Amino acid sequence: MATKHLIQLDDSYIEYYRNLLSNTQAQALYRTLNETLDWQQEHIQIFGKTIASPRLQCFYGDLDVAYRYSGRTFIATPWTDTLAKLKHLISSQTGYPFNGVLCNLYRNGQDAMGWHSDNEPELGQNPVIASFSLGETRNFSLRKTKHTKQCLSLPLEHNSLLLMPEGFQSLYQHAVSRSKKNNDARINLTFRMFYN
Ligand SMILES: O=C(O)CCC(=O)C(=O)O
Ligand SMILES: [Fe+2]
Repeated sequence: MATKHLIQLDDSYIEYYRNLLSNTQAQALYRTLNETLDWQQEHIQIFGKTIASPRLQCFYGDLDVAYRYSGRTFIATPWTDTLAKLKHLISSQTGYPFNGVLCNLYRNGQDAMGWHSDNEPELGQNPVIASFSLGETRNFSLRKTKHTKQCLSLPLEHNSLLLMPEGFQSLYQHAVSRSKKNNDARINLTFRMFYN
């Protein structure tokens, strides 16, 4: 059974659920997602240069769901059975609907995600994002928007779910920084609602 923890922040909060699935289910799911999702190496433009994104990615969702970021448009691949089931579970656990999921594979401790808010227009005024993690534990860092000082670092464990509520994206930025440890791979799935 999942255990829910409320993490209070200055002017928002996050919900953190541990053990969303049984150990056996989580192990099997990690293997299935690792082996069957269509992991891609994307490239991003930074200061006019094209560089390989420091992780693998793919995007699944309802028909016609599209996501524009880093100057590119990604069209959702139809849900796999496994992802559709997980989406239903996460919707019933959190009480929110989702129509797409952005999947990230951090191959090792060198893979990362820089500071950002998930505030693209197609996510609507007040996005609610549910972020499910499998595999290696990595630290999820938080800071207030327009500040440089980190205010929280939360280890996101295997088989955990983090919910970023309404209002959170405009007040806070988040990141998964590089780790000095020789980390194993980690899969993170961010379930979102798109208004295309
Ligand atoms: O990997 C994570 O925990 C965060 C992923 C994330 O922030 C994103 O996909 O926007
Ligand atoms: Fe994010």
